[in-house]
Amino acid sequence: MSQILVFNNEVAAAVEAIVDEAKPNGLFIITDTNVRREVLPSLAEQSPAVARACVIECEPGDEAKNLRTLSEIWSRLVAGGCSRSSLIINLGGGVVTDMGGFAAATFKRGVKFINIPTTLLAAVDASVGGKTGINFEGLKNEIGVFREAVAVIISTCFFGSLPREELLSGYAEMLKHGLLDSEEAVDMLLDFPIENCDEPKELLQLLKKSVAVKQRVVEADPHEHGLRKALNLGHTMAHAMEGLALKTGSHLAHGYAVARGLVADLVLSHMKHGFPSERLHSVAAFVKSRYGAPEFTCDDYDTLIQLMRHDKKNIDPETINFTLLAAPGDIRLDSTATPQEITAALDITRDLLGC
Ligand SMILES: NC(=O)c1ccc[n+]([C@@H]2O[C@H](COP(=O)([O-])OP(=O)(O)OC[C@H]3O[C@@H](n4cnc5c(N)ncnc54)[C@H](O)[C@@H]3O)[C@@H](O)[C@H]2O)c1
Ligand SMILES: O=C(O)C(=O)C[C@@H](O)[C@H](O)[C@H](O)COP(=O)(O)O
Ligand SMILES: [Zn+2]
Repeated sequence: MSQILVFNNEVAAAVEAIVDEAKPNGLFIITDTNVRREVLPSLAEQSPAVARACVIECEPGDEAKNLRTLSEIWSRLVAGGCSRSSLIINLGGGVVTDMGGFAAATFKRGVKFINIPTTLLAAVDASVGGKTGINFEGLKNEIGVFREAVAVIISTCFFGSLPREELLSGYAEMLKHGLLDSEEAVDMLLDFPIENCDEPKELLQLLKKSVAVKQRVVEADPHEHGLRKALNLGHTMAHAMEGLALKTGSHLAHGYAVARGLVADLVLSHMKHGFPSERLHSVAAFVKSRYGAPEFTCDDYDTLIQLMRHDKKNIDPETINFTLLAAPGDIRLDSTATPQEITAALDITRDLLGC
């Protein structure tokens, strides 16, 4: 199914147009507590469709992206009489678009859904490309399906209430897209004043460019048989760090894990594919100044490596798969590293990020 991708700050008008066209039998909004408070009231004021929708509210954060919350969403859909002719709107960050997309894809074997991302991370990454799912047994996105939203409305108008940490979290995925694209893209991103950007149009343009990098890859390989593994740059390491945080009950925003995972992957890229040292250092300096040092120590390496053995790119748990780079834009899929190499890369990463 082809997806409607709208880049527009007139979100209410876009929702009305989509709902008018779809004429759903029942409209549901899946969201979280923070988004319900910060975003929903003004959207409902401007959109009669949103105002009359049945709202399903979840706890916020990755810690809630689990089977229990999913089951609660399914129960609310049953109670609200959701049918295959209904439409679900996922209004929120990546947790809502991942879990709401999975709830929609599995409820009665599939209800159409649209994504309205309210974080930078969801706008630039999670809301597009069709990966949906939940965490399971401390493993990131362990259960899920590929299912595209019928429409995604990408806007910068929700970012005003977004905490700085969440803005930076999304920026890490933009940096990932830049690294997959070119030297010029990385230079531009390292210079962009993301924390003080008062030009929504300029930011929307940057989002468009970033999403285009993802869209090109997803169109070529929607179900990650090959090229799509590129979008997992930094994520073998990042998901292990997030798994560790889930184990210890500490909060770690996905993008913070990705930022540090990118540095660790660039270290491995340098070791294994000659990724330029100056570029590694410029990215590491940026990550250190914005995201700070990672929380793990050398005592956590065994746990991290054990978590990496569950990475979805692996063919077997003995061989840990990474997406690496020989240079920005020069992608090396299916690179592997031994536990010794990973340990060395983690040591260097901690040095670079100032542990
Ligand atoms: N499917 C994919 O391709 C994909 C890509 C990247 C990340 N992800 C997943 O996305 C999740 C991370 O997404 P995220 O960073 O958006 O986190 P999130 O959904 O947890 O949102 C971050 C926080 O911001 C709050 N929030 C959201 N919008 C707000 C707004 N406009 N104003 C104020 N607060 C707001 C949320 O309530 C939450 O507390 C992770 O689970 C990650 O695995 C999926
Ligand atoms: O869209 C993709 O493909 C990605 O890998 C994007 C990632 O940023 C995202 O975090 C994704 O959820 C990771 O997927 P997973 O399959 O490694 O769990
Ligand atoms: Zn990610």
